[in-house]
Amino acid sequence: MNGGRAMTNQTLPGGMIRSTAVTGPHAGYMPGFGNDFETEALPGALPQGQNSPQKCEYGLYAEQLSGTAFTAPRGQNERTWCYRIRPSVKHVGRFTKIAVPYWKSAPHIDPDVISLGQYRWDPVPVGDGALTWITGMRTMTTAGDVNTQVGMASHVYLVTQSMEDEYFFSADSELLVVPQEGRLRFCTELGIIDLEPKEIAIIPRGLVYRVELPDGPARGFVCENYGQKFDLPGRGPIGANCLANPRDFKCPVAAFEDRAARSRVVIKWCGQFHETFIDHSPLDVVAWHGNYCAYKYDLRTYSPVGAILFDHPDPSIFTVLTAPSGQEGTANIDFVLFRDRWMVAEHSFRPPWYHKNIMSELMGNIYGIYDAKPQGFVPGGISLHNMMLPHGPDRNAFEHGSNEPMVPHYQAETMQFMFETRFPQHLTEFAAKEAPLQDDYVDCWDSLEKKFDGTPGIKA
Ligand SMILES: O=C(O)Cc1cc(O)ccc1O
Ligand SMILES: [Fe+2]
Repeated sequence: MNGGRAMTNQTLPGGMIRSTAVTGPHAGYMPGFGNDFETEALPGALPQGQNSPQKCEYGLYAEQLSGTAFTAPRGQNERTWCYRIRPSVKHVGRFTKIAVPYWKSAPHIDPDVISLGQYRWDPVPVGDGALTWITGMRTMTTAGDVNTQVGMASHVYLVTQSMEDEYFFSADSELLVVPQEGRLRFCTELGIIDLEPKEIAIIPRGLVYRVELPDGPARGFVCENYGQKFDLPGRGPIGANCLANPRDFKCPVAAFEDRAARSRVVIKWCGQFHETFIDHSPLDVVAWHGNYCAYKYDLRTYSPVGAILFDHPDPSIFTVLTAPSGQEGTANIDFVLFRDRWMVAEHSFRPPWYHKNIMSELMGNIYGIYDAKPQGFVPGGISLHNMMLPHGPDRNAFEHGSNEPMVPHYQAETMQFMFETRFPQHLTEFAAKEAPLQDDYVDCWDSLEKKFDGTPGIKA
């Protein structure tokens, strides 16, 4: 298949070929965030000292994948050089529009749906129908506009089937993938990412991949970012360490397929889906170098910084990744993590406070109990507190937070996240009518009583 050269390489379960040099505790990945990586699956496949040799080793084609404008400032400029069996023009043909009815893009405002409100859903069941990464994507909310490259969509994915001789890329968006149940394998042009709950992956705009299920069905959440790429937040006075540390981000080493098979490539472009057929696998990048790549991150390596004396800081202190919007300090999307941690604040109400926020907050529960909502927000569940809509602890959480002893408490076995965007989020018809919406969610604040009686003093 590879002129005998693959003999020195590993052939992986999905059929991809990787260098045997890939060993050790983090086999298959290179550490760092936004590094200028280089990797080759065959020795000498990567040109040294230049990007476009007159002829590439092994008869490979050189091709650049640009994730930012050519002229983006140096600190933001991202591109990767790929050395591949065929150029990408051979991985597409004529396009035919197809229907992927549950995957929606902004602007998508359904006149029959009210998005104004506080909403919560039980986990969307995976079911036993045949669903792939493409057909199993269920859009919950959309925000902004995919055509002007602002905003986002939130989805739940339900996957029961591996993609076989089928590939996908989104020209519209970068995908942030948050597994909640089951493992996923992303076989991408740049290598393989194995992903499980408590990890996240970022799949950049334009990268071709196939999603496989290594064991059983899988469910999780996706934030589809139409805007500027996710980046690490500035730490300000926190300094050079903590929160998400760059070395804990892992980017895959090169792996490729040289496989002849009738294959379907599905492309998401300006909110619409198209298919094209080719006669080989497009995952044929033998070597690459650059800083535009897919990566994963283990949420258990996130080092939270918080209140060590009193009060409850803004949740931005827990930002893992932020996608800027162009307006300073106002994210297109913040990805925020509420993980297990010590609660030590003295003479303070420790759970989240009551609040109204110009940003809109979509939360998902990966596992465990969320302190503001001890009941009802279950693992796999979702809540939405839209732009300027009041929310906060339910009655039980309020009473607990108001009366708990002010001793150090370890909030154990818990992990939730938030996709927080500057744009209002609009519910899809699926979210409003098909998904298991909790009609009684807003009642969770009903029993909060009036304690004020006009007389001074602390009330029970
Ligand atoms: O609404 C929520 O539960 C998310 C949240 C958590 C927090 O600690 C402070 C503010 C906030 O919006
Ligand atoms: Fe909130």
